[in-house]
Amino acid sequence: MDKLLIRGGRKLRGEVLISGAKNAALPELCAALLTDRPVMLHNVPRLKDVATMLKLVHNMGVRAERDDNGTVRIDARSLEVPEAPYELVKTMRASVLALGPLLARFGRAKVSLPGGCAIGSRPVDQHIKGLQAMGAEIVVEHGYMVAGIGGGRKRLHGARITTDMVTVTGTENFLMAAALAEGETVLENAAQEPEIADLAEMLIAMGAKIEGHGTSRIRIQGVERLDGCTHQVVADRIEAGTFLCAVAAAGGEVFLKHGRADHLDAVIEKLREAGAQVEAVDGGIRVQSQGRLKAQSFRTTEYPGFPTDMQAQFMALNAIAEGTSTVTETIFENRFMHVDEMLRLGAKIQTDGKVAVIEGVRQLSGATVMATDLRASASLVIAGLVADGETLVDRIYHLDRGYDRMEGKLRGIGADIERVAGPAEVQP
Ligand SMILES: CC(=O)N[C@H]1[C@@H](OP(=O)(O)OP(=O)(O)OC[C@H]2O[C@@H](n3ccc(=O)[nH]c3=O)[C@H](O)[C@@H]2O)O[C@H](CO)[C@@H](O)[C@@H]1O
Ligand SMILES: C=C(OP(=O)(O)O)C(=O)O
Repeated sequence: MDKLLIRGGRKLRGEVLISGAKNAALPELCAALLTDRPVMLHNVPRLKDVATMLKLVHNMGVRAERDDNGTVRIDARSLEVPEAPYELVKTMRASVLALGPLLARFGRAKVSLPGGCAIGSRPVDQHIKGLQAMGAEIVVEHGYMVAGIGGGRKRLHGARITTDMVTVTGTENFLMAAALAEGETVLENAAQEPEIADLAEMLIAMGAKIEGHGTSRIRIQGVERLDGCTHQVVADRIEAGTFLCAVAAAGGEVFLKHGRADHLDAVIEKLREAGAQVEAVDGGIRVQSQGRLKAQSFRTTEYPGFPTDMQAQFMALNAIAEGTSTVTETIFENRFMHVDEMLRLGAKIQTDGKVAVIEGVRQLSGATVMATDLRASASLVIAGLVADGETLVDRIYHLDRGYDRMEGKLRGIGADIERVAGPAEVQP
């Protein structure tokens, strides 16, 4: 099993290229299932989750090829089996995004319930409720959502859908299903994440009629068929935010090429308050940091608030900053798994339910730590970059799910980090 070996204490300098967003590329690969025409997606990141999604669509009989420049060509004309089996779905939450498109185009779908994930229980009740409002009949049996369309109809119909909470993949499933449904769908309480707007832009390029994406009310007029399209996946704001935190913590000056500052307002504001200099410049984001930063308290909320996907990385920064901070996680009930590992590095953190109190220490000390989920892995890498001596981050398959060649990018800006295979040990 691969691990990352980091020798801390290096400043970061230079330029790093921000890849396409995982959380946009995954729904967009599913959106390609809505049409029998070819779809070209550019700027698709090289990630394990993308590979899993490509396997999932291959398994349905879809032709999908990617080239070395990050372009994926998908042709779902040959889709024969509108099913997503457990073996593939269990490793990736986003496979639930196959449900809406398959149901809308074929009138039937069988998608495994996504497996439990380390960050919380993550039910899909809202997805099911919303699609039922559009005329779907869905039963859950033997671990699968088995879906069809009721009343002898061939197409889903429009509906007004108000979810109990804001759900990102729920909104995406409804958007894709509504694009091919009969009549108008109105999504109230819709998620406003930039990845939703990016998906909507792709659907519009395919001929969908959508208004209000990027706001909490989205209106969709269903059309009978969608065409192919060419679309560029939006830059990954969470990858950019992770590098911002890494530079802020380690010190130095880095240009994040293609980073979108306008998608990271809440994170950038906190970084500035902490004392880092962050500015939006032509074609990216420039970040500069020196000296010890000031700890910042924050709560995670839906976009445009502070993203839960940046909570762990910012906590690594708080762990070595001056002062005591409070971090409140409001989205997932079990997203402090990195805390115990940070304690092994010498951090002082106490948790009580959704709240973590972090007392900044001057120096972390390298140790062997274990990644428990995607962003927890990233936070441990940041902690390793600033820790004294060597840090070995184990179980980085979590990291590979959602970061495009992270250690290569970090090495490119001066970090001392390498991937080691097998049972490597930290040198005493
Ligand atoms: C592939 C993808 O885009 N993943 C992102 C997406 O996950 P995902 O779309 O799974 O997260 P949601 O926005 O749906 O979850 C928000 C909250 O609603 C709850 N909920 C959601 C749906 C449902 O049917 N029932 C229910 O109770 C969840 O358990 C969670 O507490 O948004 C999360 C919140 O920004 C991010 O952390 C993930 O990176
Ligand atoms: C939680 C995340 O992803 P997923 O929803 O794919 O598990 C994430 O990207 O931080």
